[in-house]
Amino acid sequence: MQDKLPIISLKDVRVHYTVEGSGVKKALDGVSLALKAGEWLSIVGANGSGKSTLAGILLGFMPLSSGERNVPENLIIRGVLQQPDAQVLGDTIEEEFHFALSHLHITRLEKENRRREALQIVGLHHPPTAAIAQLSGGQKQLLNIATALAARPDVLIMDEPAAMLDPDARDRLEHIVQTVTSNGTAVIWITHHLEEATLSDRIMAMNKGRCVYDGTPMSFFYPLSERNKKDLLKRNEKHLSEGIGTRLSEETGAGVSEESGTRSDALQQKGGQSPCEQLGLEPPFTVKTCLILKQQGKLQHAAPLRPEQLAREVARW
Ligand SMILES: Nc1ncnc2c1ncn2[C@@H]1O[C@H](COP(=O)(O)OP(=O)(O)OP(=O)(O)O)[C@@H](O)[C@H]1O
Repeated sequence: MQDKLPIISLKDVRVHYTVEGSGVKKALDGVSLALKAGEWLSIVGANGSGKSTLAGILLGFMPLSSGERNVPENLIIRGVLQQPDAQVLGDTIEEEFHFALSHLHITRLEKENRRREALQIVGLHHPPTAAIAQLSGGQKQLLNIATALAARPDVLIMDEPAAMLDPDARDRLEHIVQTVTSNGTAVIWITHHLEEATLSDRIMAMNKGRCVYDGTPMSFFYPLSERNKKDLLKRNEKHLSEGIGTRLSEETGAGVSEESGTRSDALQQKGGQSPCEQLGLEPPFTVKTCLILKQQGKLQHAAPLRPEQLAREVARW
């Protein structure tokens, strides 16, 4: 497993469609991205902003109109799609794992062990012979996640993986992602529900096919104070010296694409609004609550992202 250097990168990628009657549709319009081992990247944005297209490009099943996709030949990339049924090939759980692991050069016993382990990790307690048609939408999604995990991927790309999961299963998935990223798997998690992005290392926000923000969750959800900005820029310089990440803008602390030479943070920190607010996206409940408290002059130096962090800040205050 390579460390620190990007394991997968995109350079100025464009995906354009010619739509009869309305000209060219730019699903992706010059997107650059570098992902390193063990990184957890959330991709967020409104409907139609290009998130799924980006996932399709990273997974390698969509053609590029222009730009570069750089992926080492032996990298194992797995995807979990938005609609679980679109991904299922087998009739039974056993068969599904058979298809998912068939190309790996591992013994039958190893495949069985991986199947058992993956089902246990996602909390699916059905026998291998269980018919997939009998599973609920959420269970099918867990099965897709399990088959992806069983391949021990270097990169795991999930498009709205929690859409059909109940809160317990979603928490479990967050915990699974924390574990696999700490073991070196890079995870890309695409979501509309920004609560799900609060644990990630980095958020990339899409708008009309372009990356308009690339930076930390904290600076995505909260307007940056001068002090936060300095800390962010210092950390970013360290990342750049290690060959990872994107150069951050001096003004905003959000990402600037070096490859294309253009600012990828079309968002300026105007009027004390966070990038999330400027994009018109719904911030997590914790962030909304804290912003209201800040308006009332409370919790001025806090920037909680998770409910437990907010509870701690409130208790301290
Ligand atoms: N095959 C296609 N032909 C024409 N336009 C397309 C095609 N596929 C995607 N698009 C357009 O490209 C844009 C980006 O689509 P994409 O599905 O990547 O967005 P998204 O952010 O994933 O949206 P959602 O959150 O609704 O899933 C949209 O405007 C979509 O209509």
